[in-house]
Amino acid sequence: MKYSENPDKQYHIQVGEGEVGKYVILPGDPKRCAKIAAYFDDAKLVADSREYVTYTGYLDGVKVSVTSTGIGGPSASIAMEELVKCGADTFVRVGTCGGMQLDVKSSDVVIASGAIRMEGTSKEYAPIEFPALADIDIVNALRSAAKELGQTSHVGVVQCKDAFYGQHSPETMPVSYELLNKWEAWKRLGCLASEMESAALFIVASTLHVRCGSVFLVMANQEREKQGLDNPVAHDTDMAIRVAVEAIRKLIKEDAEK
Ligand SMILES: O=P(O)(O)O[C@H]1O[C@H](CO)[C@@H](O)[C@H]1O
Ligand SMILES: O=c1cc[nH]c(=O)[nH]1
Repeated sequence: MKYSENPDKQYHIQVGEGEVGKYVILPGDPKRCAKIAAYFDDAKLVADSREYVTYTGYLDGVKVSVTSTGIGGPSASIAMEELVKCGADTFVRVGTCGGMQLDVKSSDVVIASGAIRMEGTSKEYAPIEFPALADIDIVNALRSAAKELGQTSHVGVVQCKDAFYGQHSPETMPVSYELLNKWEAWKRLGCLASEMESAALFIVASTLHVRCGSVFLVMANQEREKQGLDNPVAHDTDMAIRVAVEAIRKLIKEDAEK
């Protein structure tokens, strides 16, 4: 990319070709990267640029990486575009989300089968009629990893948006009429949870013909709160990280057998 001072490195992530594995875990928070890299063998910090922190190491002898995306579709799409240029083709986002259905509780994990495109980035890639779908092999690998780890998981559609506070304080927004009505529709359609990056990542993955899936820690559930149900806030992302790491081990094995 012509903006990069070092022509061998991608402009935003400051990573070069071959410095990441084919398999990349994508957390939003840069501080989650070291925690994820701790599960790799021989992990090394590759780059720390803007919101993008990258480590590369090994799982079962295969090169794997973790790169943070920052918050929202714009920065997540940049991370995926530049990682693909460096040689990556399989992505697992590990994030946090807010539950929407009453049985999606704090500390559960949600695995996205698809994402509602209520954000801007994916619309600059694909017409809105095109669905944001997770890769089916990644969904299956995440689901069996969660089961093997004894972790309660829910598989289904998640909602993506650009405004975190549009989710949490919709009534304060000038467009409250739209936010509240759509939220009600997503709930009636069985949407499991709300987060911010998967729709953009799934659509960029379709555009670039690479694979992407997502797993999230449920931090809390505002619908349970509204009903006066038990709703503690969970912050520990370790189980979602372990589910992602085990899923990548499964994909590595499956890919080797193909
Ligand atoms: O915990 P991460 O991966 O950042 O994910 C969620 O948390 C952020 C909002 O607090 C958004 O990025 C949302 O998608
Ligand atoms: O409620 C939540 C929690 C995490 N991330 C979100 O986007 N929403």
